Amino acid sequence: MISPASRIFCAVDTTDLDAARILAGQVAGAVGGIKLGLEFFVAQGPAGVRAVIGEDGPPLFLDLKLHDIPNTVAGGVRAALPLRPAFMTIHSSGGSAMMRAAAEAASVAGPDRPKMLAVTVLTSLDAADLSAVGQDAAVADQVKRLALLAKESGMDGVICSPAEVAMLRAACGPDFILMVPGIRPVWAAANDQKRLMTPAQAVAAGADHLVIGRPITGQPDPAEAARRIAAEIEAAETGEAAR
Ligand SMILES: O=C(O)c1cc(=O)[nH]c(=O)n1[C@@H]1O[C@H](COP(=O)(O)O)[C@@H](O)[C@H]1O
Repeated sequence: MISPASRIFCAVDTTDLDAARILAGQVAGAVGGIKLGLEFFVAQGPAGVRAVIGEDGPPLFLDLKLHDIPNTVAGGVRAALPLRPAFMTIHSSGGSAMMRAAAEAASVAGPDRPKMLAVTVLTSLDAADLSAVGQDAAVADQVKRLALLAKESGMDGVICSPAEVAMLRAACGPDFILMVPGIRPVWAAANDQKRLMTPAQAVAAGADHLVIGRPITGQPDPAEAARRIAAEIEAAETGEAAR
C-alpha cells in the first residue's frame, strides 16, 4: 500500500529557480513527489525542471494543463517526455480526440510513460463561475461527465476537487487515478480554493494523491508541515481520529 507521505505531491509554485530548489530539498523524503506547473515552467523551462528534480530526484508531476488542437497537444506531450514526468495534465474540456492524441503521444515512452491526468472542473470554480461560462449543469454532474469522457479517451485518471472524490471513485472504478488539489488542513488558510476538504477527508473519500501547495510551502518549516499532513492521512487510513 502507498505510504501516507507518498500520497502528497508538493506544488512548488514559484518563478524562482533557487526558491524551487530549496523547497524541493526541504520537503525531500516528506512528500511523494514534486509538482511543477505553469508558473515555474513558463519562467524556467525544461532546464529549470531538470535543475530542481535532478537525475534521481523525486517523482515529477509536470502540470502544464495542455489544451489545444489534438496535434498540438500531442506535440506538447512528446516534447515533455525527455523530462520523464510521472504525471502530466491536460484539460478534459479539450475533448476526446485531444485526450486520445495525448495518450498516444505519451505511450511512445513505453512502460515509463507519464500517467496522463485530465483536469475536470478547476477547484477554484463553483456553480456560479460555471454558469457564467455557459455551463449550467451542477458542478458534480459536469465533473462526472468529464471524468467518464477522460476514462473512455485513454486517460489514466483525473484532477478533481475533494468534494467529487467519492462520487468519481464509484463511477470510474478503483484503478482510475484521482489526483486531488483543493486540500486544506484545518490549520491552513483557504486562499483562492473554493471546493476544498482536509487531507484526512480527501483520503477517506478515496483520493489516491493530494496536490498541496501553500499549506506546505507557505509554512516556516515546510518539511514539518508535510509530516503533519502525512500523520493526518495516516490517522485517517488507520481509522483513528486525527488530533
Ligand atoms: O491541476 C492542478 O494541480 C490543479 C487543479 C485544480 O483544479 N486546482 C488546483 O489548485 N490545482 C493546482 O494545485 C495546486 C494547489 O495549490 P495550493 O492551493 O497552494 O494548495 C496549484 O499548483 C494549482 O495549480
